[in-house]
Amino acid sequence: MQTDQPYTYQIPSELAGDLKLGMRVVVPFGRGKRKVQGFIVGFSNHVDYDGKMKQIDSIIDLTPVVNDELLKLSAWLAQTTFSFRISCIMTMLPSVMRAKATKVLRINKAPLEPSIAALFGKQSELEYDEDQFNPDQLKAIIDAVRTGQLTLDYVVKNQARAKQVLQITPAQSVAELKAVLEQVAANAVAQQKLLKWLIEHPDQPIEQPRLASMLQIPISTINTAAKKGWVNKQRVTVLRDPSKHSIARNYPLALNDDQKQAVDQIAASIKNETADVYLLEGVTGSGKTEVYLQAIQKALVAGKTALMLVPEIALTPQMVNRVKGRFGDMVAMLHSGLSIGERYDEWRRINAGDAQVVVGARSAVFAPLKNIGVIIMDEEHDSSYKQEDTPRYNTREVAKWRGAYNHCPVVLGSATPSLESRARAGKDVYHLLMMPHRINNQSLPTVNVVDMRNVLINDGKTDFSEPLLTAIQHRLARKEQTVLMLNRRGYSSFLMCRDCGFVLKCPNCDISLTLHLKGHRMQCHYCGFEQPIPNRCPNCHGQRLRSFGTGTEKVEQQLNQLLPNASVIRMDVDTTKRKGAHERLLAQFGSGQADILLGTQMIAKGLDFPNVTLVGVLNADTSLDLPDFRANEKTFQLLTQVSGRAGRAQKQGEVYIQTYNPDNKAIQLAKEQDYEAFYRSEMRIRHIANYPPYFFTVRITANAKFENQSAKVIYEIDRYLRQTLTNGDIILGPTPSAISRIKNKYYYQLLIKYKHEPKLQSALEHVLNKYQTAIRHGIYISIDSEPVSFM
Ligand SMILES: Nc1ncnc2c1ncn2[C@@H]1O[C@H](COP(=O)(O)OP(=O)(O)OP(=O)(O)O)[C@@H](O)[C@H]1O
Ligand SMILES: [Zn+2]
Ligand SMILES: [Zn+2]
Repeated sequence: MQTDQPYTYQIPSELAGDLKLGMRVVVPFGRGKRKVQGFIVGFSNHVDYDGKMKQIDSIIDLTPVVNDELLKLSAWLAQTTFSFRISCIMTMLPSVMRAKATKVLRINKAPLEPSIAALFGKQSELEYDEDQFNPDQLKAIIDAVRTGQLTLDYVVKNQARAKQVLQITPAQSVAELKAVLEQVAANAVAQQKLLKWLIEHPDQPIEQPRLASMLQIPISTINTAAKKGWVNKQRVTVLRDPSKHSIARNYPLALNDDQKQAVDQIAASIKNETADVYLLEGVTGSGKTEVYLQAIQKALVAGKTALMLVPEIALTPQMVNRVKGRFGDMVAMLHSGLSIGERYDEWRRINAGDAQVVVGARSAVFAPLKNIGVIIMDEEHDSSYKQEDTPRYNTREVAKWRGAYNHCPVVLGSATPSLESRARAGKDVYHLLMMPHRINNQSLPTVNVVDMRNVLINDGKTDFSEPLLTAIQHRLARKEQTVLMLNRRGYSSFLMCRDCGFVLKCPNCDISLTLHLKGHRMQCHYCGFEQPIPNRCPNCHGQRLRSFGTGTEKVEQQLNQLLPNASVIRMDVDTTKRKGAHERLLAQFGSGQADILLGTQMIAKGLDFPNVTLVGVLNADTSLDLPDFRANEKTFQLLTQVSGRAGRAQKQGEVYIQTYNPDNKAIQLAKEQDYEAFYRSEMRIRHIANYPPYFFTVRITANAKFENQSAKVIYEIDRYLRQTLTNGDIILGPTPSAISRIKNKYYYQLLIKYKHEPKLQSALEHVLNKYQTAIRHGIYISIDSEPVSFM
């Protein structure tokens, strides 16, 4: 059984005075010889424990890895997200420090104390293993780290600054190679390909993986060639792609009146050190980013640091460039696009105080910045700010906690704030800052809703309505650019047998497989399961299998047929898997190398391309159909955000939204791009239906290998809660989750809606503790406070 409480250990006399809060140590735990990792979370001069106290074994980090603020934050986080404190602390650390990593001691400043110098001998580095030194040596090492003579670093695999590759060069002359070619067996196609290439490129060294993929030959062919003496292999060092570091410098812009108002108010809070929360509600293209940058500037001038959060940062390289271009080397970045090594490097810079501005996605909210002057959260409504795994925290709440701790303002910015935030601003809990106009008073784009029920879509052959297609053709003629969004990747959403109605489903999940033309695969988007596209129906063996629904791959194909002269960049999970692909595709589009950017919702936010004058949404209904009380809100946000990509500079923008629900309120109001009207309308619905922000919500999910297990547990919990909680609370469910089976686990859930519930915390803690034991039987319970996704 897992436990969630601090344990008391005796400090060995040799280590007295060397242990600090936030250091990790190795301690014996339970009976037997088991050793576990622990964090030092407090000191005490006495204990109430009668038995024989165990001693701390050894120190993992020689300096604290979590500071005082983050330790306190972890306690709050554990309580509010119903998770173990240790997993909260772990979440705050870079991933390299979470696993058991190799560590090295490096000599920083000589001379060393003789006893340590002896350990190093002639080397400048020494592997550090907790168990390897005696207490005296350990003490000496800790002292040397404290005085800066030694440093302790985590070794990241593949972290080598310089990348090494195998390079292939011909080992024989062209004439010799030609002779060899004559003699190889006629069926040795790969060898022939290789030899021909070598003959045609006698002076061109090439990296082995590139050669293999270019010629489509296996590496084994190259190995054979090396053995036979046709080629030489050589390890050479190449520099990492430096392109990402050529960021142009930019300078503060003269603010317009709305921007100035906003910056002035935030600046006052920075100066007065008040933990105010601002909601910056500015329409798309109103210049929110400039407000953020100048607010950060104010914090830096006051001698403080700044934290700027953006949704999944890899998605907004433009934003990163703006911040790095403004503040240069003061900026550290933390996001999923970085390798583990790069992340660790950035974390260290922040921890050491060498970076004053941190830009990052969700987990950057735990950046070990000290003395924060302002916290910014761009696109505060974005659902990527909610962590969907334990600890299930909401970045916004963590940001507010840190704002309060650091006595600094938090700025939540969006064109389409979450209803929760807007409602708080309405009650003056947050300060509302409005920027209702675009920069230079450019008007918002004109939005046209295309009713797809009436449109004869080219005999149903394509997904483009006549008006949208014509609009794209006009852009092509005028050399302007188009952004097209379809929130579905792959070729088509499912494959169905026309004879028996069979739909091909994932064997592990309760969801249909998506057809991907590339690689000719059927793919599960939940567990990654793949199989070839079948020729016959697995059920009736009929041959009339047809695919339904449209994904980005199919639209790309349609565009190539409809507009053969247009160049299209497709951006979705499948085309952006490789590191840096995202940035590269956007840079290509930005520099005008393509007419059309086609993508999933990853293209909806933050992009600022002046030549984009048309936005098309191919199917606005995908997010309306979700089993989620926020379906309207999400649809409105997505449509407004993507519409906002059009007409951001001199030229007027235009938008076409194709839908089968033209009368839906969210779509109608997205047409007007009227957030305030949407807010009022949606709040009425939430009020009637008792949903947030009028009620708080907690979701409890049970999953298990067998359906009856998860059902049984969730009903037990349901019964307990109904007995324990107050009458005013509403419990919805239990029901199977929207996708009832994922990766061979069955999911059941219930939702608690409450206004004020003093017994909730203890009731949920009881649930957590009681059912945590069940882990052993393969049943898992999760508690999600204020859930944002209901799948
Ligand atoms: N004061 C200013 N003077 C001139 N140009 C400005 C000013 N402020 C911002 N801009 C420019 O206006 C454009 C839009 O600004 P920005 O991208 O910050 O908008 P935004 O409010 O973040 O929009 P979105 O929510 O759509 O991302 C940018 O190209 C920016 O450089
Ligand atoms: Zn069939
Ligand atoms: Zn699956």
